[in-house]
Amino acid sequence: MDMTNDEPRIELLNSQAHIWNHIFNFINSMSLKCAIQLGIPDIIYKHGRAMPLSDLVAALPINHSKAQCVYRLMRILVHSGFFTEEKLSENAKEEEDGYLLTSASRLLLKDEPLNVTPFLLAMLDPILTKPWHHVSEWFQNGDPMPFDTAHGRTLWEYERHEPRLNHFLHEAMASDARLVTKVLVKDYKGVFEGLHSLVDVGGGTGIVAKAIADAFPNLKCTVLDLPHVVSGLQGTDKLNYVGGDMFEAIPSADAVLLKWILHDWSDDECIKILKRCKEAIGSNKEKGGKLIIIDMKVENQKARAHDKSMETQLFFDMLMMILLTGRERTEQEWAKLFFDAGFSDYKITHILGLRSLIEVYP
Ligand SMILES: C[S@@+](CC[C@H](N)C(=O)[O-])C[C@H]1O[C@@H](n2cnc3c(N)ncnc32)[C@H](O)[C@@H]1O
Ligand SMILES: O=c1cc(-c2ccc(O)c(O)c2)oc2c(O)c(O)ccc12
Repeated sequence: MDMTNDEPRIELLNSQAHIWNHIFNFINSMSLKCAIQLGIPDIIYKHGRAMPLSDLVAALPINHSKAQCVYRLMRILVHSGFFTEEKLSENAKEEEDGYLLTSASRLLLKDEPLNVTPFLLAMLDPILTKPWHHVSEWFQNGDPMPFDTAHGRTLWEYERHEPRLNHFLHEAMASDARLVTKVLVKDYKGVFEGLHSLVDVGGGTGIVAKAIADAFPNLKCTVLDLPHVVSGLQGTDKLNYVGGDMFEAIPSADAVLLKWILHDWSDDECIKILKRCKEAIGSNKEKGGKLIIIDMKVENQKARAHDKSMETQLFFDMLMMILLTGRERTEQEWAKLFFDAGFSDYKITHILGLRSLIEVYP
């Protein structure tokens, strides 16, 4: 056989497969969304052992004419690692398999304290996926972000008039806050040791601040967020809520926490926020004053071109460009922001998988 003639054909077909996979990437997301909306992970979990297809079909809230289609939905989700199949009995004659959860689908269970389902449902809501159809148009017009091109107003304006968007974004952030807090308070206590006061800027309804306040009896926490976010929230002697604008002023404290804030904003906006943070901390380095940032640090692209976590970081970077004015930053980009805002030093710790803990000193 003439190998030299085979190569162009194989390359052609591989290229076509590569393109098809990229065309249909969204089918992975949407199949998973469907499974969650139907409650499939919870149904399998409640079953308590490998669940045969027939039992799953019977337990699902679906129209009976669709029963034949469940197998196909499950097949792609087994392929993408959300379920596994196991023989129902030791008896070799019995062919039937049952479905089991995987560690990824366990994070999608309703009763799982670290449930990430709210983040999935928010990111795959049509309000947030529509802007992706307008990216090339946005590149050619003067709109600040594709979200505006799609909806005629910014995400912030849309949120003010659409309680449903406000609600699901809030739920998405809260679910992430619970997951990160668990790691932070359990394994990285040292970050907060010696501090007497902390303000969580853009801290939402205070999930992170509450957990920190509970873990450190001598630490008083303040949550600063927009007035409509914190209005009506009841503080305690260790936790108080302040409605305000981080671009204007931040309450004074030993430490300022910025979790998933700076990646929402452009460099110019970040420098404004960082300057307000520095004012809040004061310049007394000896007091242990610092800024604590939880966000991604993107690695040098060439070194990690085929790395899965690199891909996830690039997804987030695009998301920030499409919905907001933000971006994901490399260490060099972070350092420039810190020094431009007048900070003197920083330390990056990798603690949260794709995200880092960055301590910045006045
Ligand atoms: C991506 S969420 C992050 C929430 C939280 N830090 C977390 O990680 O779970 C951004 C937060 O910033 C708040 N925010 C936006 N603009 C703000 C401003 N100008 N001043 C204070 N907070 C603001 C939003 O209301 C929202 O709660
Ligand atoms: O959809 C998102 C929306 C926001 C967001 C919404 C309202 C605000 O006032 C704000 O400041 C940020 O932030 C996100 C984020 O930070 C993520 O990591 C992922 C997704 C989102």
